[in-house]
Amino acid sequence: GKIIRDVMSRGELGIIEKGKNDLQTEADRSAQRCIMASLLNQFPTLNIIGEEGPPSNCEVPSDWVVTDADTSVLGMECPNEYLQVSDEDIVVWVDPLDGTSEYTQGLLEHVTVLIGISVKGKAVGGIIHQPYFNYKSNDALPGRTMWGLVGLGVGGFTPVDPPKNQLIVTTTRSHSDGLVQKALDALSTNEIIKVGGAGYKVLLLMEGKANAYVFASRGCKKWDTCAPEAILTALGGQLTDIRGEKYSYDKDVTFPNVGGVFATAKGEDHKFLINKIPSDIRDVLI
Ligand SMILES: Nc1ncnc2c1ncn2[C@@H]1O[C@H](COP(=O)(O)O)[C@@H](OP(=O)(O)O)[C@H]1O
Ligand SMILES: [Mg+2]
Ligand SMILES: [Mg+2]
Ligand SMILES: [Mg+2]
Repeated sequence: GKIIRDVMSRGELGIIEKGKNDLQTEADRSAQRCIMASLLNQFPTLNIIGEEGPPSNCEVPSDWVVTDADTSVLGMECPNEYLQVSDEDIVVWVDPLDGTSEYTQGLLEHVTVLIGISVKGKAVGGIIHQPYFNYKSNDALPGRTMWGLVGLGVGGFTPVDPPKNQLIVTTTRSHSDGLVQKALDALSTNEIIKVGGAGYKVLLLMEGKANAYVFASRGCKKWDTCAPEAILTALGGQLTDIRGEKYSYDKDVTFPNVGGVFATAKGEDHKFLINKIPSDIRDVLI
């Protein structure tokens, strides 16, 4: 988070266009090198897949290598289902900066860092760091880190139930198209909140701001959804494609979430909401 704030305050973003409407900045590159180097330093054989490519250059300044750990989390009891997990069963999905488009436009609250952990293809552990949380207030350090482990719970924030008797849906603000809009129209929403980043949208679901996150597009990748899915699931919500099928996060999967993203907050009827999406929309995203 500090690396991301430092790149912004230096003002040289070093923007590279990876594809249509798909930017990478020095903050994306540096944050990924920091995370990869730190994880590989402690776990040299770990399977890690990062948005900005394989860990080719892990030469990083020594103060970028994180070696400390959150002792309050480590002090908790590991759920039984993870006691026998072997290294080969684990894949870590890294999105060093989610919401790059919003970052370059100064919508800094939308930016998150996502580290997702899958075990045998299931998204079970997630960390969402929000580097600019509270950055406008003078009396607090900016940034917060939230985590979730399915079977254990969540931490780093106070969950709030979603709005009652309304349908507030969050979706993309920078990657919309006709199909994305058609799916939203089919839901007859009370309100649509357009914000950047898969991480930030799932935070809206967990902090009582929205009931569902709907994105009828192939644009999101496994690193966008692994960490958010895990935290949301640990809290009792769900994240699937727009047909209700779960994604696999094992190391051989293809990166794009070709079936779109459909996530609901704790207590929502996921299947009921999915069934409002007409089959002609669902059939495009296969
Ligand atoms: N059409 C598209 N092309 C490239 N990336 C897309 C995309 N649609 C969504 N994404 C990626 O999915 C994430 C969430 O998108 P959105 O903010 O539009 O909801 C972003 O991650 P990154 O910012 O990490 O690249 C974004 O780049
Ligand atoms: Mg990107
Ligand atoms: Mg992303
Ligand atoms: Mg990213």
